[in-house]
Amino acid sequence: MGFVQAAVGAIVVYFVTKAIYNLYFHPLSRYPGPLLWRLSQLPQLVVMLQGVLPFRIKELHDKYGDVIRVGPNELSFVDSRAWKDIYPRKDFLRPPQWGARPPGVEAHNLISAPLEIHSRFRKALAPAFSEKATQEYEPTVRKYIDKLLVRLDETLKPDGDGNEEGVADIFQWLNFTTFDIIGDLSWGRAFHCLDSTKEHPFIAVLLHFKVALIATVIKHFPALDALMPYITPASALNMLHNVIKTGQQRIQERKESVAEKKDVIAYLTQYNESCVPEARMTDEEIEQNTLTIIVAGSETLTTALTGAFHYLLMENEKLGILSEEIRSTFGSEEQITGAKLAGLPYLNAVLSEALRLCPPLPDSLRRRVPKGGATIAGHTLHEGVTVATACWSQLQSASHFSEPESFAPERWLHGGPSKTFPNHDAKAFYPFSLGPHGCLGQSLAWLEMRMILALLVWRYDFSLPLGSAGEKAANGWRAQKIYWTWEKAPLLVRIRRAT
Ligand code: HEM
Repeated sequence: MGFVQAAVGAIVVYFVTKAIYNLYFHPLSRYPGPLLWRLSQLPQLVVMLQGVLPFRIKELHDKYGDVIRVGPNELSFVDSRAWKDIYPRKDFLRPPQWGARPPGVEAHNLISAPLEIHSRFRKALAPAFSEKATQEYEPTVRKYIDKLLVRLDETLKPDGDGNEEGVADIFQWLNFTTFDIIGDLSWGRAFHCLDSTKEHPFIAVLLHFKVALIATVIKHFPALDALMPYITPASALNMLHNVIKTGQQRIQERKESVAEKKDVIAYLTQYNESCVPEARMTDEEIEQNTLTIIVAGSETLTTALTGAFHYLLMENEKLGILSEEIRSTFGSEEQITGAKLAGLPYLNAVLSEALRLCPPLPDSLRRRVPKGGATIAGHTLHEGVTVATACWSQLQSASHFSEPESFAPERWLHGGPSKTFPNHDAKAFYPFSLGPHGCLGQSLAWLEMRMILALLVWRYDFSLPLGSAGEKAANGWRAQKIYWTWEKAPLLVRIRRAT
């Protein structure tokens, strides 16, 4: 037998033995799931690259039950007890394949950091994302919403009936606004999308989730991963390094300037000056983490707000209730503040429902069971198993939420189950996750969502443009692909100044 035949034989024996082990002897062998997914991680990764993984995982939960095996060493849960069993524990880290650093970068970011570095980062960043800091950011948030309103006013033209109206892609305008806000708060300077009415070229680079997904897939195969520096196109690396370099420059300029307002850099500088040297964040760590914050704190909000518009436009009556609540609470635009909006029941219900139907992160939140093993939703598991709550499946499950596909802000008004919505499992609703790896920017997210939606609805009457384009756009939320987050289509809206 020649060398090649022997090598092929050895490979075949290896894979057959591994398949038999995975199917019959692996500690997770008793859990149900599709045959190929139990044999290999590949089917899950392929479905992920097709942009339909959360939808497919939901189908699998519907078929196989609440706890299923979606990889040889991975379990997916729709049982809501899994949230409290997994995420409050800081030793449940993201599996390394799911949290990478950009190529060539030494410093960690919050997503890639090992336990101790992650704790140090969270401690340093906590003051910058506290309730108090969020209140201090409100004038900055308002400044960009005011710019948005000016831009939307410019789209209005006389319609012949003595009114003014316009048509705009609200998805794009929301994206400009959220990026400008987070750019200003994190790098001391907006991306000037609202001023230039153009998407800043960096945004496309930062939102290249498909490329990030490919990198994640490659990370599952160590031999391929080792080749990454050689196979990544130089043009892609150059674009990324250009963004990183600009971030460095902006942070440097921001540090050297006299800040007129509080922002993330002001808080980090204050923290670094007050703590022992080992606890500080280095310059490179600040650069990497502000980049993470820019990505995490922009397009997530665009998704939630675009989603809210999708559904409100489809359900005029609910848009009417929201407008009435906002317009009857305030006497003028100037009176609208974050603190007052926090107390508006229907506004908050609309946003919760948007987070349920259009969750900015619909994919599973994977974690690795730490040393010593753990019990998740009553299942005792050994160290090293990947576990995750299947976010989309939970939010779309009729046993957690009655009429799960309906847009029903009313379900949130009772604080629990009601006659119309008997199934309402608040323990399955963590759109920001929880615990030490949960969303850092949750307070800021609520402030921005409330302010942007309320100020838009205060000033304008929105409807779908006449003709099929508008209806098609609003109907199609679920037809969009998911590459970690939704690949959002433009959403054309008809706008009139409210009378
Ligand atoms: C509606 C808007 C938002 C939603 C639904 C959301 C949701 C989430 C979720 C589910 C996670 C956990 C991800 C995981 O476990 O892998 C997360 C993490 C994170 N979010 Fe948000 N987020 C939003 C807005 C924001 C904003 C405005 C910021 C910052 C300005 C932000 C910053 C972060 C950061 C830095 C992390 C990583 C935290 C860590 O690993 O320690 N997010 N977010």
